[in-house]
Amino acid sequence: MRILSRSYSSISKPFFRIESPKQLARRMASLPTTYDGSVPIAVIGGTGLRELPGFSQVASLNIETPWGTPSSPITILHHECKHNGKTVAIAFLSRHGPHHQIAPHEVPARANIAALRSIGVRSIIAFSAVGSLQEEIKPRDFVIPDQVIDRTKGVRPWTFFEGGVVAHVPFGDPFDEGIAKVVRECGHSLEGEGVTLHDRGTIICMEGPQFSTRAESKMYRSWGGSVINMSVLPEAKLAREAEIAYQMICMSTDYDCWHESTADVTVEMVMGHMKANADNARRFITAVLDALAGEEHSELVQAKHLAGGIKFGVSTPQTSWSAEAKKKLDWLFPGYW
Ligand SMILES: CSC[C@H]1O[C@H](OP(=O)(O)O)[C@H](O)[C@@H]1O
Ligand SMILES: Nc1ncnc2[nH]cnc12
Repeated sequence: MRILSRSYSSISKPFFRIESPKQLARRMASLPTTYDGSVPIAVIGGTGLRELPGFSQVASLNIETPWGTPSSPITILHHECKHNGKTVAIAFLSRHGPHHQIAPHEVPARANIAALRSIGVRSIIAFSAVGSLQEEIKPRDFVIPDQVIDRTKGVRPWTFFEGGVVAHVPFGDPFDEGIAKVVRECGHSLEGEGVTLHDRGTIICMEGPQFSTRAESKMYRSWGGSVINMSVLPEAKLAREAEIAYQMICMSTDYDCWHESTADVTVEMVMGHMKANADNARRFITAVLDALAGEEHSELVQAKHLAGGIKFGVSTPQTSWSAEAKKKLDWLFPGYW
């Protein structure tokens, strides 16, 4: 499959520029803007993970979607799988932009998920720096969440299905258990080498960008929350609508503000732990990519278990779809309708 940088509207919008124009031009010019091949796996990097070090960058794709421009160009990385020597292509997208210039409530999650799907991505490993709501989840521990509590405030666009087409997808299990199983096995294989892993947990997604009050933090603990961030939603919901298998890997960076004997969370604290644990995060992600690249996981990575499911979630008869909604959904699901 030949992936070209894609445009939705005929008016070409300027590409996101926060790097100095010179730096950006140098970096962009050095990478092709097209990629020949299939890219089923993506990593979304969050706070402290704006690039994936140790992988060779082979392309940088500028994709425009009906829902706007993604947070960053999609970098295509080549990774030689440790188990079979096969080279696999991975897509990488930086959630907060190349310079962490996009606040949690401004992340263009629909554009991010749509752009990834459009280049063939069917599995996403999303990385997040989180506050811990439980004593036993210490700073720098990893958590593979299996549940979410939504504390966003309805200011983030959270569905692809609106403006004339209604759909409802199941979200009882917000993460992909198949991918989670592989991720947990990889995490455990690194235990004793600096990685401590908690197999499950409930993640509270708050609106931010301000951190929680102490009363809120204690309330989230009373609800059974394990960790807290500002970014798992609507990312996970949109991935589900787009038939993409999605799992978040959380790295704890603080005890939020409920803990009586540690200081309240600050950005400095979050960044300090992210930096100090960067090598473990990189080794963890590398192990997961190695495992997912194996032949035995090819159906899982292609999310065959989700393919076509959205057709059963749509409530609006096709004859009643608005032309604009159909155009957008045709872009996201070519050939479905
Ligand atoms: C800088 S602390 C708050 C910030 O960190 C987390 O980011 P991400 O999930 O993208 O790693 C959290 O969700 C907030 O956006
Ligand atoms: N305490 C916290 N609250 C929300 N998001 C976070 N990301 C890292 N620490 C956090």
